[in-house]
Amino acid sequence: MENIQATLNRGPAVQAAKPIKMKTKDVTVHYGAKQALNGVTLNIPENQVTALIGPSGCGKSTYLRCLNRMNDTIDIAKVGGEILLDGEDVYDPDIDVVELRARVGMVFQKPNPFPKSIFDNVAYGPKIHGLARSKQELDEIVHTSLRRAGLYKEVHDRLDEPGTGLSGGQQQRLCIARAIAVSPEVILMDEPCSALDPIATATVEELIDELRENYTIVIVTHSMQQAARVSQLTAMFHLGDLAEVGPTEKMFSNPDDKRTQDYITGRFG
Ligand SMILES: Nc1ncnc2c1ncn2[C@@H]1O[C@H](COP(=O)(O)OP(=O)(O)OP(=O)(O)O)[C@@H](O)[C@H]1O
Repeated sequence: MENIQATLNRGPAVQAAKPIKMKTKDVTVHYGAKQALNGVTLNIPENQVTALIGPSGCGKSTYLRCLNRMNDTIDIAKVGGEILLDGEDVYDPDIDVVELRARVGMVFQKPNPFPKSIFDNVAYGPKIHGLARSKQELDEIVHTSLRRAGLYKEVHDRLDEPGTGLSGGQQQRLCIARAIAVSPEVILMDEPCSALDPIATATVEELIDELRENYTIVIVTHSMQQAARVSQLTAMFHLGDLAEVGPTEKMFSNPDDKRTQDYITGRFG
């Protein structure tokens, strides 16, 4: 096994090699009078998987939802600070939020296919965004998205059947195909495997690893093993603060912050 010093030496170089896709600075979120994020500054590197970890209620999902303005859908949520996507202010009042959410897509905890066919689940986004000029182009987008989501082989002969008839793991890959179909740049995943069995989880984790070649991924996970397996960068949240961020191998072998140390050794959370 690689010794810790070698990992430490390698970590920052790996990070420095990747450009920053999203910059977030002093991000705060209030739900009414309650402050859920206290000023989080974190850079999300391109074509990497960034894992957000930390005990329940520490603000991981709240932070994730800031990245594509999903918090806009919560009336009492108020977001402050700066969030940039390729240097562009995500919270600029002139930004088209529907377009933003196509660029920064989201996969939720529970697979949530539409009550439509497998084909229509994936075709829906490209249709509303006008991404296909013909039926042939639409077919191509749907097939490519299903292939990239590692689902095509299993469903190619039953695209007309309901998406809700698939297994949980297949449904989650269908939701990933649906997110991919609108050509996102960033994919946010909020505990995408928590409703899946270990075999389906392993399949989705392998998929996440493949997807980073083309997409920037941010994943919230409660599983340390999952964070260690799929991510290159890990951000540890605690009580609304970013406790520590660093290369995943370092975070799990030699964290600087006592809160990270306590969390990964199971002392709280
Ligand atoms: N819609 C909401 N309205 C009011 N408070 C909320 C809302 N969503 C989250 N909160 C509060 O904000 C804080 C952070 O919650 P958040 O869901 O972001 O944490 P988390 O780290 O993702 O937790 P978990 O791991 O349990 O999912 C918590 O105290 C939570 O109760």
